[in-house]
Amino acid sequence: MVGFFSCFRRGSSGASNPQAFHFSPPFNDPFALPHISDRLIMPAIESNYRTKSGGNSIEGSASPKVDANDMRRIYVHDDDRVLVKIVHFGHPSSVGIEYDENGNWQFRPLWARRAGPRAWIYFNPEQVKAAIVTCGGLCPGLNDVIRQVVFTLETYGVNHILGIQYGFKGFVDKNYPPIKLSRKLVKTINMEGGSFLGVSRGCPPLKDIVDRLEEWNINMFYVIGGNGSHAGATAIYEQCEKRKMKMVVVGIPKTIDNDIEILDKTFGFDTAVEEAQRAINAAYTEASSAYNGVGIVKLMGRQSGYITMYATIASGQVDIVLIPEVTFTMGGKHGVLEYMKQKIELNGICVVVVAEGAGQDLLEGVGGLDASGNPILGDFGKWFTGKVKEFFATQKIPIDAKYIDPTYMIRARVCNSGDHIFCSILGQNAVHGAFAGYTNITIGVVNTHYCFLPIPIVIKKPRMVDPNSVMYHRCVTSTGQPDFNAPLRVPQLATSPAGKQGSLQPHPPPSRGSIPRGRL
Ligand SMILES: Nc1ncnc2c1ncn2[C@@H]1O[C@H](COP(=O)(O)OP(=O)(O)O)[C@@H](O)[C@H]1O
Ligand SMILES: O=P(O)(O)OC[C@H]1O[C@](O)(COP(=O)(O)O)[C@@H](O)[C@@H]1O
Ligand SMILES: [Mg+2]
Repeated sequence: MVGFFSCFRRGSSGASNPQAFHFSPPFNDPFALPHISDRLIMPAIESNYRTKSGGNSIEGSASPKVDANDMRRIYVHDDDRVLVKIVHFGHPSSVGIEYDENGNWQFRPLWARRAGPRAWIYFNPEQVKAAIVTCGGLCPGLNDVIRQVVFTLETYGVNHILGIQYGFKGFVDKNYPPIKLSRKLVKTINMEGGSFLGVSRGCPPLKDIVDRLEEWNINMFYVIGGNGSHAGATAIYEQCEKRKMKMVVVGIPKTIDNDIEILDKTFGFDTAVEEAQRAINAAYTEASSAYNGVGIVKLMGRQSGYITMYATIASGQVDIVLIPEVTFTMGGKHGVLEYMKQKIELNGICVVVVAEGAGQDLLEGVGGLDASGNPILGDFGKWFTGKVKEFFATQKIPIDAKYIDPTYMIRARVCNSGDHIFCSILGQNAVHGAFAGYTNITIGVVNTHYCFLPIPIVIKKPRMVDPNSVMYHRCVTSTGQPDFNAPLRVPQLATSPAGKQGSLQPHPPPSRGSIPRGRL
């Protein structure tokens, strides 16, 4: 704990004043955030962000002044930090522990900046012109985020808010001009799935987007999207910096695949898992009522098998799960098909869940890229179903196979209550981050705390399921499936120099003395 407190120093005004403690940023802080005042002279002004506890009860009326002592209950100090890695010690022989090339696990504290409203802001709300865009594929909760961004902007006193239609295309398509957004207009959009603004893939020239932002005098730009949209947001930020535009860019990560690094989870994921689990249970019901029933469900996950893994555990009725991160063989004694045969012979039923990106090495991909630059995958679900039917036919075992692809039903759903709340918090914090003057940032939950994070760090690479992780082990424990005779695609942990602490030796049995008495 000494190390923890040594990160803080006391200011000159004494220990009794909480404002007197300041965070000393670690050297080379990887989570440092660009700020609009880094390059422009932008004086901070006292925030007018108030909740209604101060007595303002009429929508649209001016916010009342609150007692300065109340401020601590509303604002988050800019020095607040959230610890990114919270396991205090991890033995290198433990599952899922990352360690250095010498096999040593080192505690390197990494801090992310805590999100929330600041007492000092860098934009006069009356001069704010905000724009919001949603890009990429659909995800439950998009409307909730749009709605809360609008609500929060209005709470600050902003009344110039534009909704860009159909993703980045809306900057150039004259048939779809921006929509003026207000609390009144978006009040009920959380009751519906999809995006009120529309989405698209593909991108007009960056210069055209930045030209429009400049022409429309936008100074806060909110991008709700996944890895691609965030890459776009960063590119736009860089162009705006070059033009010395007084504009902040704030992302809100939308990826149903939950494939963004560092974040605990992205919005819509829980809803997707819940709905995906329903599809699996339907496949189980069909298969269990059929003679030699085989249920096959394909779920989303271009590169990451998170939805598939979590929905499999949630359902509990899955015999085989196949995800992009783990290779497998179909044929042969230890292959998937032989295992399915055993299941059918033994139980008369087999339920298989596959992620969209699984087994791409086994089939001829369609090849090429979509409008956004994402690889176009071969349809593994259909290919797999065909192979299963073919195999059982050659074995002369009659089966009744049902194939379910619930992708678009899941994506179009209204989100569940947990995601409604999650989206509200993300939307509100996006606006707080923008008013605080941060730019090229995104909002996410890290170890249960909401944080402002630099976009380039979170989109460096997509997060994938680690086959060596505790969660994947839980998943295959739940299905009971064997290793289908294939090497893991994600490299195994390197063996450290023999004898060093951290070598991958099996855990020694705990000595009796180390087991706390009274707990056995
Ligand atoms: N590297 C990039 N630079 C600029 N824009 C990008 C980049 N990658 C994707 N985009 C744009 O971001 C938008 C959304 O990307 P896409 O991959 O479809 O969805 P998502 O944001 O959900 O990953 C598209 O308009 C796409 O053209
Ligand atoms: O059919 P579409 O619109 O191309 O979307 C398919 C993709 O959308 C997703 O559900 C989510 O993708 P994005 O987060 O990139 O929008 C992927 O799992 C899937 O590959
Ligand atoms: Mg993408």
